[in-house]
Amino acid sequence: MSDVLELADVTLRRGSKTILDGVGWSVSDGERWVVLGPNGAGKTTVLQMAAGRLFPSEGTVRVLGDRLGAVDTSELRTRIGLASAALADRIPGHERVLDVVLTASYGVTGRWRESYDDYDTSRARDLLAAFGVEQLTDRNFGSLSEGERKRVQIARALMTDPELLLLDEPAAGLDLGGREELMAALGEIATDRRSPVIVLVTHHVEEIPAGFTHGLLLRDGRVEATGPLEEVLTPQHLSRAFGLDLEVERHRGRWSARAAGRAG
Ligand SMILES: Nc1ncnc2c1ncn2[C@@H]1O[C@H](COP(=O)(O)OP(=O)(O)OP(=O)(O)O)[C@@H](O)[C@H]1O
Repeated sequence: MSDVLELADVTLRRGSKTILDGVGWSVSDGERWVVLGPNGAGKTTVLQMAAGRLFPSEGTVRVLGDRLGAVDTSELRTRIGLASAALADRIPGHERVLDVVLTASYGVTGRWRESYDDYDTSRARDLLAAFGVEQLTDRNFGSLSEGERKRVQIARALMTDPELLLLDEPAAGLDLGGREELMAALGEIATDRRSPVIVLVTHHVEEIPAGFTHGLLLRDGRVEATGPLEEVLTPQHLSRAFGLDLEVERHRGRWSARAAGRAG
Protein backbone atom coordinates (compact mmCIF):
# COMPACT_ATOMS: atom_id res chain seq x y z
CA MET A 1 0.00 0.00 0.00
CA SER A 2 1.22 3.49 -0.79
CA ASP A 3 2.24 5.54 2.23
CA VAL A 4 1.36 9.07 1.10
CA LEU A 5 -1.84 9.01 -0.95
CA GLU A 6 -4.14 6.18 -1.93
CA LEU A 7 -7.42 6.63 -3.79
CA ALA A 8 -9.22 3.32 -4.35
CA ASP A 9 -12.21 3.24 -6.72
CA VAL A 10 -13.22 6.78 -5.75
CA THR A 11 -16.46 8.23 -7.04
CA LEU A 12 -17.77 11.70 -6.21
CA ARG A 13 -21.27 12.83 -7.07
CA ARG A 14 -22.89 16.22 -6.71
CA GLY A 15 -26.58 16.12 -7.52
CA SER A 16 -26.96 14.28 -10.80
CA LYS A 17 -23.34 14.93 -11.85
CA THR A 18 -20.60 12.34 -11.41
CA ILE A 19 -17.46 14.43 -10.94
CA LEU A 20 -15.06 11.53 -10.29
CA ASP A 21 -15.80 8.04 -11.53
CA GLY A 22 -13.86 5.05 -10.17
CA VAL A 23 -10.57 6.88 -9.71
CA GLY A 24 -7.57 4.83 -8.50
CA TRP A 25 -4.30 6.58 -7.69
CA SER A 26 -1.30 5.85 -5.45
CA VAL A 27 1.48 8.19 -4.45
CA SER A 28 4.59 7.03 -2.57
CA ASP A 29 7.31 8.78 -0.68
CA GLY A 30 9.83 10.72 -2.75
CA GLU A 31 7.58 11.07 -5.79
CA ARG A 32 6.69 14.35 -7.54
CA TRP A 33 3.35 14.17 -9.34
CA VAL A 34 1.58 16.27 -11.90
CA VAL A 35 -2.21 15.99 -12.29
CA LEU A 36 -3.09 16.87 -15.86
CA GLY A 37 -6.22 17.06 -17.97
CA PRO A 38 -8.60 19.40 -19.79
CA ASN A 39 -11.01 21.85 -18.15
CA GLY A 40 -13.55 20.11 -15.97
CA ALA A 41 -11.66 16.78 -15.91
CA GLY A 42 -11.67 16.68 -12.09
CA LYS A 43 -8.12 17.83 -11.29
CA THR A 44 -8.99 20.32 -8.55
CA THR A 45 -11.49 17.87 -7.09
CA VAL A 46 -8.80 15.18 -6.77
CA LEU A 47 -6.44 17.71 -5.19
CA GLN A 48 -9.08 18.76 -2.66
CA MET A 49 -9.46 15.11 -1.65
CA ALA A 50 -5.70 14.80 -1.28
CA ALA A 51 -5.90 17.86 0.98
CA GLY A 52 -8.54 16.18 3.16
CA ARG A 53 -11.07 18.85 2.22
CA LEU A 54 -13.44 16.72 0.13
CA PHE A 55 -14.74 13.23 0.90
CA PRO A 56 -15.68 10.59 -1.68
CA SER A 57 -19.26 9.42 -2.25
CA GLU A 58 -17.88 5.91 -2.79
CA GLY A 59 -14.47 4.28 -2.44
CA THR A 60 -11.70 5.09 0.00
CA VAL A 61 -9.13 7.86 0.28
CA ARG A 62 -6.07 7.52 2.49
CA VAL A 63 -3.90 10.57 3.07
CA LEU A 64 -0.58 10.19 4.92
CA GLY A 65 -1.79 6.84 6.23
CA ASP A 66 -5.13 8.09 7.56
CA ARG A 67 -8.44 7.16 5.99
CA LEU A 68 -10.71 10.14 5.28
CA GLY A 69 -13.86 9.74 7.31
CA ALA A 70 -12.04 7.94 10.13
CA VAL A 71 -9.70 10.72 11.20
CA ASP A 72 -9.77 14.30 12.50
CA THR A 73 -8.97 16.16 9.27
CA SER A 74 -8.03 19.38 11.08
CA GLU A 75 -4.98 17.58 12.51
CA LEU A 76 -4.26 15.97 9.14
CA ARG A 77 -4.37 19.31 7.34
CA THR A 78 -1.51 20.67 9.44
CA ARG A 79 0.71 18.05 7.75
CA ILE A 80 -0.25 19.23 4.26
CA GLY A 81 0.82 22.41 2.45
CA LEU A 82 -1.77 23.68 -0.03
CA ALA A 83 -1.56 26.56 -2.51
CA SER A 84 -4.70 27.17 -4.55
CA ALA A 85 -6.67 30.06 -5.98
CA ALA A 86 -9.52 29.35 -3.54
CA LEU A 87 -7.15 29.68 -0.58
CA ALA A 88 -5.56 32.84 -2.00
CA ASP A 89 -9.02 34.41 -2.28
CA ARG A 90 -9.40 34.04 1.48
CA ILE A 91 -6.24 36.04 2.25
CA PRO A 92 -7.22 39.62 3.18
CA GLY A 93 -5.76 42.17 0.74
CA HIS A 94 -4.37 44.27 3.58
CA GLU A 95 -2.47 41.33 5.09
CA ARG A 96 1.30 41.88 5.29
CA VAL A 97 3.24 39.40 3.13
CA LEU A 98 5.28 38.15 6.10
CA ASP A 99 2.04 37.44 7.97
CA VAL A 100 0.56 35.59 4.98
CA VAL A 101 3.40 33.09 5.36
CA LEU A 102 3.51 33.11 9.19
CA THR A 103 -0.20 32.46 9.69
CA ALA A 104 0.12 29.08 7.94
CA SER A 105 1.48 27.82 11.29
CA TYR A 106 -2.01 28.16 12.71
CA GLY A 107 -3.82 27.25 9.51
CA VAL A 108 -5.48 30.68 9.35
CA THR A 109 -5.43 33.33 6.62
CA GLY A 110 -5.54 36.55 8.63
CA ARG A 111 -3.31 37.56 11.50
CA TRP A 112 -5.14 38.07 14.78
CA ARG A 113 -3.64 37.42 18.19
CA GLU A 114 -1.50 34.37 17.57
CA SER A 115 2.07 34.61 18.77
CA TYR A 116 5.09 33.66 16.69
CA ASP A 117 8.64 33.19 17.90
CA ASP A 118 11.89 34.22 16.22
CA TYR A 119 12.23 30.78 14.64
CA ASP A 120 8.86 31.17 12.88
CA THR A 121 9.73 34.64 11.65
CA SER A 122 13.13 33.68 10.34
CA ARG A 123 11.71 30.56 8.63
CA ALA A 124 9.06 32.71 6.91
CA ARG A 125 11.74 35.16 5.76
CA ASP A 126 13.94 32.32 4.47
CA LEU A 127 11.06 30.85 2.48
CA LEU A 128 10.25 34.22 0.93
CA ALA A 129 13.95 34.54 0.01
CA ALA A 130 13.96 31.03 -1.49
CA PHE A 131 11.24 32.19 -3.89
CA GLY A 132 12.97 35.52 -4.62
CA VAL A 133 10.35 37.71 -2.94
CA GLU A 134 12.11 38.69 0.31
CA GLN A 135 11.94 42.35 -0.73
CA LEU A 136 8.13 42.14 -0.50
CA THR A 137 8.04 41.10 3.17
CA ASP A 138 6.34 44.27 4.41
CA ARG A 139 4.05 44.88 1.44
CA ASN A 140 0.30 44.19 1.49
CA PHE A 141 -0.69 40.93 -0.21
CA GLY A 142 -3.36 42.79 -2.21
CA SER A 143 -0.74 45.06 -3.81
CA LEU A 144 1.30 42.20 -5.33
CA SER A 145 1.34 41.09 -8.95
CA GLU A 146 -0.10 37.69 -9.81
CA GLY A 147 3.38 36.17 -10.09
CA GLU A 148 4.45 37.60 -6.73
CA ARG A 149 1.30 36.26 -5.09
CA LYS A 150 1.93 32.78 -6.43
CA ARG A 151 5.40 32.71 -4.93
CA VAL A 152 4.19 34.00 -1.58
CA GLN A 153 1.50 31.31 -1.55
CA ILE A 154 4.02 28.54 -2.16
CA ALA A 155 6.26 29.94 0.59
CA ARG A 156 3.19 29.84 2.84
CA ALA A 157 2.39 26.26 1.84
CA LEU A 158 5.91 25.21 2.89
CA MET A 159 5.85 27.10 6.23
CA THR A 160 4.70 24.13 8.33
CA ASP A 161 7.34 21.83 6.81
CA PRO A 162 4.56 19.67 5.33
CA GLU A 163 4.83 16.00 4.42
CA LEU A 164 2.73 16.64 1.33
CA LEU A 165 2.80 19.80 -0.84
CA LEU A 166 -0.24 20.39 -3.08
CA LEU A 167 -0.09 23.10 -5.75
CA ASP A 168 -3.18 23.90 -7.83
CA GLU A 169 -2.15 25.59 -11.08
CA PRO A 170 0.78 27.52 -9.62
CA ALA A 171 1.72 28.99 -13.03
CA ALA A 172 -1.78 30.16 -14.03
CA GLY A 173 -1.87 33.86 -14.88
CA LEU A 174 1.92 34.29 -15.04
CA ASP A 175 3.75 35.86 -17.96
CA LEU A 176 6.53 33.90 -19.67
CA GLY A 177 9.30 35.27 -17.43
CA GLY A 178 7.27 34.71 -14.29
CA ARG A 179 6.40 31.19 -15.35
CA GLU A 180 9.99 30.28 -16.10
CA GLU A 181 11.23 31.71 -12.80
CA LEU A 182 8.57 29.77 -10.94
CA MET A 183 9.41 26.61 -12.88
CA ALA A 184 13.07 27.01 -11.87
CA ALA A 185 12.16 27.50 -8.19
CA LEU A 186 9.81 24.49 -8.23
CA GLY A 187 12.40 22.46 -10.11
CA GLU A 188 14.86 23.11 -7.29
CA ILE A 189 12.37 21.95 -4.69
CA ALA A 190 11.44 18.91 -6.78
CA THR A 191 15.04 17.76 -7.12
CA ASP A 192 15.84 18.29 -3.43
CA ARG A 193 15.48 14.93 -1.69
CA ARG A 194 14.55 16.62 1.59
CA SER A 195 11.43 18.12 0.00
CA PRO A 196 8.00 16.69 0.72
CA VAL A 197 6.01 14.71 -1.81
CA ILE A 198 4.65 17.22 -4.33
CA VAL A 199 1.41 17.08 -6.35
CA LEU A 200 0.96 19.85 -8.92
CA VAL A 201 -2.18 20.45 -10.99
CA THR A 202 -1.91 21.99 -14.45
CA HIS A 203 -3.52 22.01 -17.92
CA HIS A 204 -0.21 22.41 -19.71
CA VAL A 205 2.70 19.98 -20.06
CA GLU A 206 4.91 23.09 -20.49
CA GLU A 207 4.19 23.88 -16.84
CA ILE A 208 5.73 20.69 -15.48
CA PRO A 209 8.93 21.67 -13.66
CA ALA A 210 12.12 19.63 -14.04
CA GLY A 211 12.41 16.86 -11.49
CA PHE A 212 8.77 15.75 -11.65
CA THR A 213 8.52 11.98 -11.86
CA HIS A 214 4.89 10.84 -12.24
CA GLY A 215 1.63 11.85 -13.86
CA LEU A 216 -2.09 11.35 -13.35
CA LEU A 217 -3.99 12.15 -16.55
CA LEU A 218 -7.73 12.69 -16.11
CA ARG A 219 -10.55 12.93 -18.61
CA ASP A 220 -14.21 13.41 -17.66
CA GLY A 221 -13.62 12.35 -14.07
CA ARG A 222 -11.86 9.14 -15.07
CA VAL A 223 -8.21 8.12 -15.11
CA GLU A 224 -6.84 8.15 -18.66
CA ALA A 225 -3.34 7.15 -17.53
CA THR A 226 -1.27 7.06 -14.35
CA GLY A 227 2.38 6.21 -13.69
CA PRO A 228 5.88 7.46 -14.58
CA LEU A 229 5.69 10.66 -16.66
CA GLU A 230 7.24 9.18 -19.80
CA GLU A 231 4.55 6.46 -19.81
CA VAL A 232 1.72 8.92 -19.23
CA LEU A 233 2.71 11.84 -21.48
CA THR A 234 2.51 9.91 -24.74
CA PRO A 235 0.84 11.38 -27.84
CA GLN A 236 -1.81 8.63 -27.58
CA HIS A 237 -2.79 9.37 -23.97
CA LEU A 238 -2.67 13.16 -24.33
CA SER A 239 -4.59 13.11 -27.63
CA ARG A 240 -7.36 11.04 -26.06
CA ALA A 241 -7.52 13.16 -22.92
CA PHE A 242 -7.59 16.51 -24.73
CA GLY A 243 -9.65 15.31 -27.70
CA LEU A 244 -7.24 16.34 -30.46
CA ASP A 245 -4.27 14.86 -32.24
CA LEU A 246 -1.15 15.97 -30.33
CA GLU A 247 2.60 15.69 -30.72
CA VAL A 248 4.71 15.61 -27.59
CA GLU A 249 8.38 16.45 -27.09
CA ARG A 250 10.78 16.39 -24.18
CA HIS A 251 13.78 18.70 -24.19
CA ARG A 252 16.24 19.01 -21.28
CA GLY A 253 13.74 17.73 -18.74
CA ARG A 254 10.84 19.93 -19.90
CA TRP A 255 7.81 18.86 -21.93
CA SER A 256 5.88 20.50 -24.74
CA ALA A 257 2.82 19.50 -26.77
CA ARG A 258 1.12 20.88 -29.87
CA ALA A 259 -1.42 19.85 -32.45
CA ALA A 260 0.04 17.21 -34.76
CA GLY A 261 0.81 17.89 -38.40
CA ARG A 262 0.45 21.68 -38.20
CA ALA A 263 3.03 23.98 -39.77
CA GLY A 264 5.18 26.22 -37.57
N1 LIG B 1 -20.23 21.31 -6.23
C1 LIG B 1 -20.34 20.94 -7.51
N2 LIG B 1 -21.54 20.67 -8.07
C2 LIG B 1 -21.65 20.30 -9.36
N3 LIG B 1 -20.60 20.18 -10.18
C3 LIG B 1 -19.38 20.45 -9.69
C4 LIG B 1 -19.17 20.83 -8.33
N4 LIG B 1 -17.85 21.02 -8.14
C5 LIG B 1 -17.26 20.77 -9.32
N5 LIG B 1 -18.17 20.42 -10.25
C6 LIG B 1 -17.92 20.05 -11.66
O1 LIG B 1 -17.04 18.95 -11.65
C7 LIG B 1 -16.18 19.01 -12.78
C8 LIG B 1 -14.73 18.89 -12.32
O2 LIG B 1 -14.37 20.08 -11.65
P1 LIG B 1 -12.85 20.40 -11.28
O3 LIG B 1 -12.79 21.80 -10.75
O4 LIG B 1 -12.32 19.32 -10.42
O5 LIG B 1 -12.16 20.30 -12.71
P2 LIG B 1 -10.71 20.75 -13.18
O6 LIG B 1 -10.15 19.62 -13.95
O7 LIG B 1 -9.92 21.26 -12.03
O8 LIG B 1 -11.11 21.93 -14.15
P3 LIG B 1 -10.34 23.29 -14.59
O9 LIG B 1 -9.16 22.84 -15.38
O10 LIG B 1 -11.34 23.99 -15.44
O11 LIG B 1 -9.97 24.03 -13.34
C9 LIG B 1 -16.52 20.30 -13.50
O12 LIG B 1 -17.38 20.01 -14.56
C10 LIG B 1 -17.21 21.14 -12.45
O13 LIG B 1 -18.15 22.01 -13.03
